[in-house]
Amino acid sequence: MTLTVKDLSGGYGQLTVIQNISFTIQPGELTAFIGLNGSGKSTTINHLIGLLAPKTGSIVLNDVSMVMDPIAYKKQIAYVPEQPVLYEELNLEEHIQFMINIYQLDSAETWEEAHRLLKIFRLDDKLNWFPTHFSKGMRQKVMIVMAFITNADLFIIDEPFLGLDVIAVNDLLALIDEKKAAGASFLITTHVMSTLRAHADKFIYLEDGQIAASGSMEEIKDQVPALLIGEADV
Ligand SMILES: Nc1ncnc2c1ncn2[C@@H]1O[C@H](COP(=O)(O)OP(=O)(O)OP(=O)(O)O)[C@@H](O)[C@H]1O
Repeated sequence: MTLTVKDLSGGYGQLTVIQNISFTIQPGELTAFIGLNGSGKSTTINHLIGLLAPKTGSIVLNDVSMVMDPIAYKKQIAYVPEQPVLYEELNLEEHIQFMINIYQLDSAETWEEAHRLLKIFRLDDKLNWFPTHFSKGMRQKVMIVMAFITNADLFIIDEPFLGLDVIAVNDLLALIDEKKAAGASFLITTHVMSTLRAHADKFIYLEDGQIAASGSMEEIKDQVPALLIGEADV
């Protein structure tokens, strides 16, 4: 899969927040999306997942865009937002089934994978639990499992590490590496670069809605504040 973002400008209503954003993500590549609060990371993601329409420019994933075929485009993407979004009236089992339905996944195969992932995150005995009983970290893990059972080509994860215990962070990194090896791509935003750094192939540094630096760590490290790339401890 290849994601190609070309000259993307966008924002909310009349307000333009991001400008002239261009980048590509190749199959099996993990791109870390970094920048200070308010630099435009979530706004860019909102465009990538089709929540906002570009003011100018284009977003194409595997030769498909939102404009050409919104359903086909969205089925290629799994998104884990920073704040878990769960349905209070559905239990854990029904959340998994919901994903199987909307992504039109093979039920037996996907349930097998769901059980494996739920076990990793110690949720396998909680299939009849409702979101109200979950802790913040558990909610985050449910969102991760729901994304990782899909066969999406591109995984977009907003700040995955906050709220997860250290074992869960390690397990998530292992799952990311597994998906990467199978050819999936990742765009991950984080303020905890020390955790992600070793797993990232490429970095995009946003400043005031524009890409101020992009490339390998070697290529960007002189252009990005040291604290942002885990070069120095806070
Ligand atoms: N719904 C919205 N309506 C109007 N402006 C918004 C909205 N959401 C964000 N913004 C503005 O867009 C700019 C970029 O915000 P964005 O959330 O994309 O930043 P971010 O890089 O994701 O920040 P953070 O690291 O804090 O998550 C900010 O100036 C913000 O005030």
